[in-house]
Amino acid sequence: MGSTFGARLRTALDTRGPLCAGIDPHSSLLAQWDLTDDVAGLERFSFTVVEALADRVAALKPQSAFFERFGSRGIAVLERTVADARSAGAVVIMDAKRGDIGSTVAAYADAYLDPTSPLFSDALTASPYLGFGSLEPLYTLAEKNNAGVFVLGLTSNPEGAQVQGAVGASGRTVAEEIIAAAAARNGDASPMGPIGVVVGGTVETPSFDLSRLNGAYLVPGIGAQGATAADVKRIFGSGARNVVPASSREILRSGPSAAGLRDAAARTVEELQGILD
Ligand SMILES: O=C(O)c1cc(=O)[nH]c(=O)n1[C@@H]1O[C@H](COP(=O)(O)O)[C@@H](O)[C@H]1O
Repeated sequence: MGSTFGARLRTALDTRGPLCAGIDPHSSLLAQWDLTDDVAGLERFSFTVVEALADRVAALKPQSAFFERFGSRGIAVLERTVADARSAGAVVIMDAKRGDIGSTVAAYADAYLDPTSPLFSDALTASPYLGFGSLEPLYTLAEKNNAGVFVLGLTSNPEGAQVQGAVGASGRTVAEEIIAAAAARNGDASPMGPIGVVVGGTVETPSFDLSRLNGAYLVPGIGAQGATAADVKRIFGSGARNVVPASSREILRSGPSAAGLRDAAARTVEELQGILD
């Protein structure tokens, strides 16, 4: 894996289109797919999504919570999901939203961003709300191992603004500070640095400039949370580069047939491409 995370993600977006499909095995989706709400159902669900989509979407984002629900056997399914998705060519973004004091974050870095770990992923979502610098061990290991980190900037949920919209001593909002810190960390890496930022597709249009990140924006909320391709354009402008729109339930509801999942993903990519080109 010689190329950087930024280079791999850029190539995946260029060749496969701008979409990250989420793997969120909600119990309601297991029921809709006629699967049991247990490890066997989880396994069938996840492997079906990987089988249908990993060879065609730019990125897959397993939501760790739905695997953790089943304890160590659920984590074993997550390990195989990540490995199979990566070998089929998808960039895997582990959605575990980790965050803690730096000395503990170092252990999360080992768990997700060290290639010898069974959960090694191309990138990890992380919460910078113990301070952007508390995640330093993730940034360091990501750089060393050509992986990436997505820090939460403006999250898609309505409660997020209470923290992320707060104005600090600098006169800038917390979210703006996070994005500025990520931009500084990315420097002038080409085609983009390893630190991405999450900006939900449901958020109000930010009043500050998003274009200076030199990293990727992960944009969840497409579909089930009401965000559309038009929202991606509203937030990032047309021609936005390095934007990774993400959709989980909207696509997953089109399963369990591989054709249904593929059609839903292809439709979403088409809508997004029409707006981002
Ligand atoms: O980091 C994320 O992916 C994330 C950040 C955010 O601000 N909002 C958000 O919905 N997510 C995740 O994106 C997925 C959204 O799923 P759907 O609403 O089903 O498309 C879930 O796994 C969320 O945990």
